[in-house]
Amino acid sequence: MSDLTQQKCEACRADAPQVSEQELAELMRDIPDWVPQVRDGVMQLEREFKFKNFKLAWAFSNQVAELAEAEFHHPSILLEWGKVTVTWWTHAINGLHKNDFICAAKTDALLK
Ligand SMILES: C[C@H](O)[C@H](O)[C@H]1CNC2=NC(N)=NC(=O)C2=N1
Repeated sequence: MSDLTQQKCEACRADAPQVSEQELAELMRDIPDWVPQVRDGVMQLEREFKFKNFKLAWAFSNQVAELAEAEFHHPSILLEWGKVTVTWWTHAINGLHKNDFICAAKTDALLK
């Protein structure tokens, strides 16, 4: 388990820096199942989680929502039959902050 799961998100400030390319490369090592991608000019972290049915996917979505509230940092959660797509980015800076990596690692930890 990466130490990211032991960390807490900090308050999202508009003047906070986005992660650098070097930080991105280092942090991605802790969340290898996630894909960094740019959508509408905004760098995001995305991962698809597969489940046997809708009910299990729905339950996982609720766990992610609980995590988001606990960290006061919120993802996009797409709930489909047998699949949940979670996307993390920081609205305040239109890009990736350390918070997004902490939350991605904590999202993975929900499956442990
Ligand atoms: C109003 C603003 O959205 C809130 O202060 C918090 C809540 N959750 C958040 N979640 C994410 N992903 N980014 C934010 O900038 C953010 N800001």
